[in-house]
Amino acid sequence: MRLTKLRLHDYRNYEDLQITLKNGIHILSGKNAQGKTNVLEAILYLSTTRSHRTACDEDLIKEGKEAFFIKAEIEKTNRKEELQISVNERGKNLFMYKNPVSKVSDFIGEFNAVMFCPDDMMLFNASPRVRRRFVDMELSKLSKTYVNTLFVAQKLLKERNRYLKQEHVNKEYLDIVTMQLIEATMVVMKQRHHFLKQLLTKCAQFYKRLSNDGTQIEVIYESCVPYTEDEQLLRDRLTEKYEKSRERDLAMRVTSVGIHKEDFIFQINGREVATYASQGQKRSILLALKVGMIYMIEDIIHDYPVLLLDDVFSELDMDRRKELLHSLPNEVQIFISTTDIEEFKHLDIHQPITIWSIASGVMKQG
Ligand SMILES: Nc1ncnc2c1ncn2[C@@H]1O[C@H](COP(=O)(O)OP(=O)(O)OP(=O)(O)O)[C@@H](O)[C@H]1O
Repeated sequence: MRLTKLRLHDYRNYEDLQITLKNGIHILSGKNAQGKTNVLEAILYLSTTRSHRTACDEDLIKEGKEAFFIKAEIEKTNRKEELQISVNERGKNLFMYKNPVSKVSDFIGEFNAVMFCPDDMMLFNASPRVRRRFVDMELSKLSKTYVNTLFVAQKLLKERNRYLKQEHVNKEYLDIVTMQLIEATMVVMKQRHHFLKQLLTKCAQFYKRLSNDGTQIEVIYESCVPYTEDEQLLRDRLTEKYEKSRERDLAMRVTSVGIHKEDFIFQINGREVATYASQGQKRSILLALKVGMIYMIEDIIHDYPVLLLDDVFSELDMDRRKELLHSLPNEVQIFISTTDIEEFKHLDIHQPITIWSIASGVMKQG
């Protein structure tokens, strides 16, 4: 799929940007703090309905304004689509072909983008919450069931926690909420398990091209109970786990077990990436994970997502830059932000290139 038109109205430092986009590679060049990331953020926002930089949508509204909208025309293998997201102080509204979309899960996946940005480098060393967010964001692009079930599980978890804080806890009601939470947890665990397995296979294929030294990348899924394909056994394990933690949860007035506590530990040759890998290796693993995501999306929806490279291209050495651009099929539309247009010389790029210059929230071709 590719983005053919983009409009940003009162979004960040853009008043009313309206651009038409070809396929191939788009280089967004400009000095610091001019609005390059803002454009990439807006494109990703269309894919995930969330910013990768802030949890607060109001931060995205242009200073002094009360609302913003992002409008886009998408071209897919067999059709064109129009998407819009509008945000004001009352909340967010999603539109597809000008019709309102009430469920986020109906909107996510209509347009897919994969981003690689400097903050991704924190993935390995940051808290488990960051890795869960990575898995949740990426997996949401692939599975509406995941989006819906995760939403249900998070609601049930909130409900359980709210209930645990009450003065008199009705244990029967607590058991009912726990049972429902276990059912949602099972679906989330299954999806997380399969996603990580497939992503790692794709990631390893690309990593081999980057470093042909036999390095093995693995990810350990630290789930709340050992994962099994046997549904009844998984249910039994979770039931036992929740029963064991019940007294502690009642005393602490919070749920101590569940998908909100899980972690995903990345390893390189059996050692933790966080403490063992060099910065260059971490960058290569991340790049391979992102490329892996591109191929996973293509496997599932038979269309490539858009790739967004924010401030990371310059961090890759020449071999990795070439490997990345030469290994991706021409159908993949790529947006790259840079402060130095020179770094694209000598790359021998096969895809058509469009160069944009960005200054103070104005984006112009050439
Ligand atoms: N809500 C907002 N309203 C107006 N301007 C904003 C808003 N949010 C951010 N900005 C401005 O956007 C600019 C930052 O843009 P952006 O992050 O896209 O920079 P960039 O060109 O990617 O820079 P760098 O090369 O340093 O990463 C800053 O000047 C910032 O003040």
